[in-house]
Amino acid sequence: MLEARTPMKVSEAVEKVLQIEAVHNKTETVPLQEAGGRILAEAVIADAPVPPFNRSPLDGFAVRSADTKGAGRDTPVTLQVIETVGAGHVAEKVPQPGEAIRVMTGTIMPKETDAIVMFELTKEAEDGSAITITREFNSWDNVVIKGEEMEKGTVVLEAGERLHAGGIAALATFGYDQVQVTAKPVIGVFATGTELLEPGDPLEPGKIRNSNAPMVVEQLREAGAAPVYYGQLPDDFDLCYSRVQNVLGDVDALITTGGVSVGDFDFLPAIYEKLGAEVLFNKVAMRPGSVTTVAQWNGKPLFGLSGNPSACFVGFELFTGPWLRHSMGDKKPYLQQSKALLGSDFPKPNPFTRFVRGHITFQDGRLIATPAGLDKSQVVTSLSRANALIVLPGGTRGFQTGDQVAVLLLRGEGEAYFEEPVKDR
Ligand SMILES: Nc1nc2c(c(=O)[nH]1)N[C@H]1C(S)=C(S)[C@@H](COP(=O)(O)OP(=O)(O)OC[C@H]3O[C@@H](n4cnc5c(N)ncnc54)[C@H](O)[C@@H]3O)O[C@H]1N2
Ligand code: MOO
Ligand SMILES: [Mg+2]
Repeated sequence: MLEARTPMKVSEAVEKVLQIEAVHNKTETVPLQEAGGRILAEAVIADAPVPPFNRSPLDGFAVRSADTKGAGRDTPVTLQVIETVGAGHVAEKVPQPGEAIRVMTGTIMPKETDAIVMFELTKEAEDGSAITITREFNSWDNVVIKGEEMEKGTVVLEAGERLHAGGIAALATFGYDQVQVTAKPVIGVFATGTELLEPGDPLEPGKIRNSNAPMVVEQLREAGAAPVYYGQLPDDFDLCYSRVQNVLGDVDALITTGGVSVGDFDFLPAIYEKLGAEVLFNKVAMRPGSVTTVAQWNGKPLFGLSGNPSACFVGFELFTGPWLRHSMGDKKPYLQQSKALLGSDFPKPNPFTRFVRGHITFQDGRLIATPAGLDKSQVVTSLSRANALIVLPGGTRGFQTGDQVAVLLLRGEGEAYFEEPVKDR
């Protein structure tokens, strides 16, 4: 008689997985241009004020504001232009009263000048030797002040933040051509199942193509890990056991897909037992992925994801992804959550919490979450357009269009150009 498995609540299961401490905790230094997507292992500190000097935000003339006092339409002030300076150069001359320097956007303010007059507000002599100005300027008008954006010593980004293009720009600004990031955990992947063909193989009776391994490898990449795909294994206990045992020393965690349920050829439970791994849970109160099993061996998590593609995907997103990000020191290991309105009926009753592969759109300022297709554990194609998991509580009879639901966001692209804001007052 089969031993009954006790389902664990999803939240409890996630908590248990995150208690497995990172086994490596390594950091590495990478060139700035390879740091995108990585997690900072050090805080980024401003090594200088930004901007590092007072500068012009316009193409114009650097003037002594006192010279413009009394300037008006009927009382124009004339200034002699004594030099032209482009960004990157420092003026050689120092304007005396009645003198100005022609500067381009980004140029360091010449000595003794304290205001910029844009070209469009001046009238130039034919030969460029003088300008007239017909309004007054105050001290520091149109000047970008040294340190106005950030003072030296300010923490720009903290350890644990993921680097995106904007963070790369900040690193470059503060002279980080190399950056300390947390190492990518090395995660081994096996797909199990005698029925599996590789994607390039023609179909044969009783066989299907292995979609889980390429999917999981991509999920690992997207989460920032270093996947190592070890290939597919037939449902053969001795072979599976020895292959799994062989690679455990080389990885920070191992993912297997398939073979975790109660079938005659589902060998993962027996493999965990023979390895002496501690099983944290082997049944979760969720659909799909109720059979998701996580064990721990020498401090390394062994993720026994379901063979059913949708269950495999969801198991990864709920357990493996957060553990990975957490173990890389990411301060935000979980999927972004929101509330949305259901875009179509979902009549299926739910014994367990259900994670429906869905598609998120914005309509009239509201987030609409629509199931992406056939919602069965065996289904693979509905994953291809899913950008969210719609979370439906268990113990319910089904849901209707317009019901408010929780969603976990998988990605953030939109399908329409943003709406130009309309002035309403
Ligand atoms: N008597 C019971 N049977 C089943 C139960 C149960 O509680 N009692 N649970 C069902 C649920 S729920 C799920 S989910 C599956 C989980 O099965 P396994 O994780 O053991 O996975 P397999 O049996 O190896 O395969 C299941 C299914 O997925 C296909 N598969 C496997 N690997 C891949 C792959 N790499 N790419 C694409 N598809 C794959 C496989 O051919 C099977 O069709 O168990 C239920 N049974
Ligand atoms: O674990 Mo199964 O995916 O619940 O369908
Ligand atoms: Mg099975």
